[in-house]
Order: sequence, then structure tokens, then C-alpha cells
Amino acid sequence: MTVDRGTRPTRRAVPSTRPPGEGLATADAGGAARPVPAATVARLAVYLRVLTTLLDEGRTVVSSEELAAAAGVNSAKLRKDLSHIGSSGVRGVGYEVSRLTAEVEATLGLTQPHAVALVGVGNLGHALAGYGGFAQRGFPVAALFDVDPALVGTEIGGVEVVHASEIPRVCAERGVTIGVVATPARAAQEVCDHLVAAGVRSILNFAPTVLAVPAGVEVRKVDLAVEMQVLSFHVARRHGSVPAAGPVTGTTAPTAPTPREAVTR
Ligand SMILES: NC(=O)c1ccc[n+]([C@@H]2O[C@H](COP(=O)([O-])OP(=O)(O)OC[C@H]3O[C@@H](n4cnc5c(N)ncnc54)[C@H](O)[C@@H]3O)[C@@H](O)[C@H]2O)c1
Repeated sequence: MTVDRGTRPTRRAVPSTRPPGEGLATADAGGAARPVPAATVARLAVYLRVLTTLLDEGRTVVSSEELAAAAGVNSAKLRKDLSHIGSSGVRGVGYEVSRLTAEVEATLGLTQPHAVALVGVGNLGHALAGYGGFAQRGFPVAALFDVDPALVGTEIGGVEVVHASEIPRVCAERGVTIGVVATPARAAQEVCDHLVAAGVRSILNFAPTVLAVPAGVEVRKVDLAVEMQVLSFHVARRHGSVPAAGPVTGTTAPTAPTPREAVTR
């Protein structure tokens, strides 16, 4: 399988040595032959970040211990995660960095870039739109939308802000696959509906509201306050002010535990 890194400018092309179709379609865009647990998927993204750094440093092999330490997990968990995608290292040698990178990218559906549309370019949206790191990791911001006449027509990072009424046309023209909602909560559902109608099937929601979507559309909610509440719980537990075990009331569980949480829990 050849991995096409698309438009990501800072990464070098790396061919996979795995023959086409050989047990790699575990979590690819076409649907899972073997399901990969959600927590493993979250950790694969962390492994990929580490692997990318190693590639950029010119490294060719990495041990499971080194990769695990850099990702903040233990090496047994890392080996189990990688076994889900059919990757096993060579005993005493480790993993081939380029091959493992290609395999993780294929599993995460990153063999082609995902054009991102960001709706709501206020405080948060403006900061997200101006962050170049998304494009480097395969998620170029292709469209920006708002309803504020003072923002429509301005440019952020070389992308013009377009009125939200143009979502269907612009998303279709630019092949948008991921929509980011950074509007006030009251506008979020309507914005989400427009994105879905435009064919967007993956939505990242920053607004503090639950979005209703049809089957086949994936929504991930980002709530930094929830993450801080989880951190607060761990700090309080270390200081003995909450029970060490048992259900915690009054906090909302995060949608997916991060690898670090998985280790420290
Ligand atoms: N999840 C988190 O951790 C987190 C953190 C900060 C803010 N937020 C949330 O993110 C959202 C944005 O916060 P902010 O501080 O940037 O707010 P903001 O008021 O600065 O920006 C909101 C923008 O959305 C635009 N907007 C309003 N209605 C719209 C519509 N129908 N279509 C398109 N654009 C529309 C506004 O014109 C404005 O530019 C809020 O819902 C806020 O609660 C979440």
C-alpha cells in the first residue's frame, strides 16, 4: 500500500512495505474488518505524533520502550495497541519508523488530507484558524464562515471568511470533510445542520451544547472545562480530599480518555 501524504508540506513521503489489503483495514475509512477500541484509536494519534518527530529527525527504528515513554504509556499497552493494527516489532530491534508511521496513518484514515471548514471565527475560531499546525498534520483549513459583517471578507491565514449562508456551496467546492463548530451554543445546531446538508460527515464541536445528527455523521465534542474537571479530580485524589475509588458525581466523563489519563488512573 502506498501512502499518499497529500498536501502536507513538511512531511516526507513514506511507502509502506505492507502488501495491499494485508490485514490493515482495521479502522480505515471503508469500515473496520477488525474493530479497533476507541481508546486505542486515541493513543494511535499520539504514537503518530511521536513517530512523525522521529521521522523528521531521520530515525529509522524505535524500540517499543522508547516509543511508549515518548507517548506516555507503558510498553505493554503500546504493543497491544499496535497488535490491533497488525504491527509487530522485531524482538531486540524494535519498529521500523517509516513503516509503522504508514501503518498508523492508514489505520487513522490519513492517507489523504482532510479539508476543514471552521464556522464561527470569534475569539476561539480565529485562534484555531490561524494555527498552522493543523495543515502540517493533514488537516488544512479550507474554509472559514461567520455571520458578522465585520468579519466576512477578511482573511485569516490566507483563507477568506465567507458568510455562513454559503456553507453548502463552498464546502462542496472545496471538498470539505471535517467541520469545526466554534459559534455560540444557540447557533451551533443550525450550523451543524448546514454542514451535514453540505455532505460533511465529521464534526468537531466546541460549543457547549449537544448536537443532533443523522446516522453516519460523527460528532466529537471538545470541552476544556471537562478536561480541567478531570485534572481537578486527580489532584484532589492525590491530596486525599476525594475517595480513591467509586463513582464521582457532579463531573462529566470525557468522551474518550487520553493516553495520559489511562496511565495515571
Ligand atoms: N470547548 C471549549 O473548551 C471551549 C473553549 C472556549 C470557548 N468555547 C465555545 O466556543 C464558542 C465560541 O467561543 P468564542 O469565545 O470564540 O465566542 P465569540 O463570540 O468570540 O465568537 C463566536 C463567533 O461565532 C459567530 N457566529 C454567531 N452565529 C453564527 C452563525 N449562525 N454562523 C456562523 N457564525 C456565527 C459570531 O459572529 C462570532 O464571530 C462558544 O460556544 C464558546 O462557549 C468552547
